Amino acid sequence: MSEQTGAPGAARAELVRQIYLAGISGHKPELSTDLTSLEEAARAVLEPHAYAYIAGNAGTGTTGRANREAFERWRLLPRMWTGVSERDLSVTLFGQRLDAPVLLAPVAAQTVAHPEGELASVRAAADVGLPFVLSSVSSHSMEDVAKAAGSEPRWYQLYWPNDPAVAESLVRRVESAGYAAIVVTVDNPAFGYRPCDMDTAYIPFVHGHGIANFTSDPAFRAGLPEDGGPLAAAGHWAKISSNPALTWDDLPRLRSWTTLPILIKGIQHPDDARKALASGANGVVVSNHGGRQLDGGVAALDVLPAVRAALGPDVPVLMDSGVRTGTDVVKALALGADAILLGRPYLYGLALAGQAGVEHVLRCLLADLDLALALTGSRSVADITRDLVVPSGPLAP
Ligand SMILES: Cc1cc2nc3c(=O)[nH]c(=O)nc-3n(C[C@H](O)[C@H](O)[C@H](O)COP(=O)(O)O)c2cc1C
Ligand SMILES: O=C(O)C(=O)c1ccccc1
Repeated sequence: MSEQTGAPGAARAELVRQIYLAGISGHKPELSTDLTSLEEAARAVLEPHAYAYIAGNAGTGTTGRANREAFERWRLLPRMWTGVSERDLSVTLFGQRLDAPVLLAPVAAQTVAHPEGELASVRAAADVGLPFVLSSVSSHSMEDVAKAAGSEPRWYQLYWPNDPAVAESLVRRVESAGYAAIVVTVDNPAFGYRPCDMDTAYIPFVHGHGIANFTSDPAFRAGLPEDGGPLAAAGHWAKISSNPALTWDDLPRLRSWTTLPILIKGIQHPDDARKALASGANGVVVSNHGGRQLDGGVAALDVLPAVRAALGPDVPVLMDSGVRTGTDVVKALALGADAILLGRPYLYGLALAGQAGVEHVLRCLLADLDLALALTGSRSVADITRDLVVPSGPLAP
C-alpha cells in the first residue's frame, strides 16, 4: 500500500486544499474535479468508435440509467459533532489492507482509450495505493501489468475460457505473477446486445487491442494455426472465449487450481450469491456490468442490501455499476458493500491524460470520499452504517 504518515484522511483533505490554493494563484486543475463532466471531455478527444465502446450500454440504456437513478433515490442523513478530525478510510478484505474501499474495475482493451492502456492505469492505481483489477481481455499481458504494479496489489478478472487447458494455464500464471485475488465474471454468457458497438461495427481485437494474455499463453498458442497472423489469433480467441455452458458445478474445478480468494462478479439475485458461496467462492461483486449486458435489468445498488442480507455480515460483498462520486461510495457502503469498483470514470481520465488522468480521477474520488466521511460525521468506514441513508423525500417524524 502507499506510504502514508499521519491520518490518511488528513492527506486527502490536503489535496482539496491544494486545489483551492492553486486556484487562488490562478492555476486551475487541468481536468475538471467534477468527475461526471469527464465523459463529455473524453468524448471530444476519442474516436467515435472508441467513445461508443467505453460509454456504451446494452439496448436502450435502461439498466445504465437505472444504476444512476438508484443512487439518486437515496439521500445521506448526516450527523454532527461526532469528532471527525482524524478519518480512516482503510478496509481489510481477505486479510489485505486497502487504504480506501475503492478498486479499479476490470475494463477490457484499454489501449482503445490511450496507447499505454492498462500500464498507465495500473501505475496510477499503484501511486494512489488502490488495487487494480486486470481484465482477462487486456492489451498488455498480466506479467507486464504485474511488473508495472511493482509491490502494489493487483487482482485478476477471469473470463473462463471454454478451452480447459487455456483456463488452467491462465489461472496458474495469475498466481505466479503475484495477483492477490481472482474475480470471475459470470454476467457474460453472451455479449450484450449493444447497438452502440454494432452500429460502428467496431471490434477492438481485430485492431490489436485486448488479447495479450492469450497471445502470450502457451496453451492458447498451441491451438493456433501455424501460419496465422493477428487476425487468426483474434478469431481463435473469439472461439474459446465464450463459455455459455458454465454452471455452479464448475466452480470447484477452478477452486482446485488456486488457493487465491475467488470472487464472483455479476451477482444480482440473492440466491446466486448463496450459490456462489456454496460452490466455493469467497466473496461476490454485485454488478450488472455497468449496464452493458442485460438491458431492462435491476440497478446494482437496488439489489445490494438483499445480497448482503443473504450472505450475512462477514462475507466480502463488493459492488459496482454507477458509482461516480465519493458520496456514492458512502451510499453503497451504507447499503451493504465492503468496497466499490470504479469503471468508466477512470477510463475517461485515461483517455484525457493517460496515467496522470487516471490519478486525477482517483485522487478526486478519494478526496470527495474523505470529505463525505467528515460531513456525515463518520470517523471510519465502520461508522458508515445503514441509518446514514434514507430514501429521498420527507423524513418520517
Ligand atoms: C469499456 C468497458 C469494458 C469492460 N470490460 C470488462 C471486462 O473485461 N470484464 C469485466 O468483468 N467487466 C468489464 N466491464 C465492466 C466493469 O468491470 C464494471 O462492472 C462497470 O464498468 C462498472 O460500471 P461503471 O462503468 O458504471 O462504473 C467493462 C466496462 C467497460 C465500460
Ligand atoms: O465490453 C465489455 O463490457 C466487456 O466485458 C468485454 C468483454 C470482452 C471483450 C471486450 C469487452
